[in-house]
Amino acid sequence: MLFYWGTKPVPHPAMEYVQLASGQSMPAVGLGTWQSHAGEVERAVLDGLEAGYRHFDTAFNYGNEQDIGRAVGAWLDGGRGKREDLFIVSKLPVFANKPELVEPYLRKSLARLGLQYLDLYLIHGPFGMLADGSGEVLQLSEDGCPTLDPTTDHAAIWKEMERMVDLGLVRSLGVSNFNVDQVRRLCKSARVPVSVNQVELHASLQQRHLVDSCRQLGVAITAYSPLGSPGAQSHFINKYNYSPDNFPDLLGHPLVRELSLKYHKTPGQLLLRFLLELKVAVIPKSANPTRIRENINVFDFELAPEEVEAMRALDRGESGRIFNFFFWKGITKHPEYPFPLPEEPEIIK
Ligand SMILES: NC(=O)C1=CN([C@@H]2O[C@H](COP(=O)(O)OP(=O)(O)OC[C@H]3O[C@@H](n4cnc5c(N)ncnc54)[C@H](OP(=O)(O)O)[C@@H]3O)[C@@H](O)[C@H]2O)C=CC1
Ligand SMILES: O=C1CO[C@H](CO)[C@@H](O)[C@@H]1O
Repeated sequence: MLFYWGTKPVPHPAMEYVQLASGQSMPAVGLGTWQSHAGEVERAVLDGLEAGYRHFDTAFNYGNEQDIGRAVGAWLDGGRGKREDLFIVSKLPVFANKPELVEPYLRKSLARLGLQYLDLYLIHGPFGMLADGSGEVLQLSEDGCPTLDPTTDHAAIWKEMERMVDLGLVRSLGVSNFNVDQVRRLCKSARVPVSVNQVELHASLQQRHLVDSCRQLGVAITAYSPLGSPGAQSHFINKYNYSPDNFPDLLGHPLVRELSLKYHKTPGQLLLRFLLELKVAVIPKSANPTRIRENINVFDFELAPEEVEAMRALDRGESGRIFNFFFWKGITKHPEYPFPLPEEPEIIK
């Protein structure tokens, strides 16, 4: 059995850890950085390090690796800790989902972060698309359609990711936004194990089948958008015209509020603790110093089994999903689009 859940005395005194199939330990609470912009993310990472975070999640397409690298570099140079104390995650962008692009994009991420190696490198999404001429962003038509690359071959990309491990450029490998079939298929051909599947997971989208199946395969789950991503909600509503009616208000949910009052915790802490009880890692994003500290101080209380059950009832299944990627028009036509399609696909107004 590859999966364990335990405690270690450093760095946050009560941090919980996930044992990965690779043999590495991943801190169960990490700092998310999507929408943490230049000018704020450097401070956020430093605040996170001071608060006891050692796990940081970024991606090529968040555009902030350089700023994160500056913060980490300053912390290391200042003698505050050692590289091996950190767990740094980045992701191969969906527009580089081709074997020959793995090494160049990994090297770009490393150069931006100023690191010799990553702790975990994820295939950001199971579907491949084309980049624009700059190679920095997705190629989009005027009406927002990406150019899909239907030839995406996970096993071939993975082989190249394994070579990156052999080269010492990354310690553990994983995927993101993969469904059970895709994870299972990849596990069959993988020489270096699939350590993590990073997926949208919060009280409104609990994905029990995915979590249980991945655990059986020895693949740990990292929950992204663990608070229900208020940031993504406003971004999708404003930029992509999503209907607000489809989004959960987890932080304002009466049960979340009731339980948080009972434990003298905030709704955010309650939502994170609920996910930790399910033995999944969480990577809440915050650029606010108070909330950064708040989100890691979730180890001094536990939910009773009946409270976990009550929280289970908040699961809205597929209708709780925020990241369906419909903002990339035509994405569902990609042969590796991972999610079940709703009967009425038109959830964008
Ligand atoms: N692999 C993938 O495809 C994806 C990965 N991710 C990763 O997961 C991370 C987390 O997901 P994300 O979508 O950002 O959503 P989260 O659920 O982490 O929500 C972040 C939002 O909640 C606010 N917030 C943070 N803490 C609290 C709190 N305690 N109480 C109230 N509000 C709070 C933040 O604002 P403020 O900063 O002002 O505190 C921000 O607006 C990302 O940052 C990214 O690293 C996310 C999406 C997709
Ligand atoms: O991590 C992510 C954050 O949101 C992006 C969309 O705007 C996605 O690229 C991605 O899945």
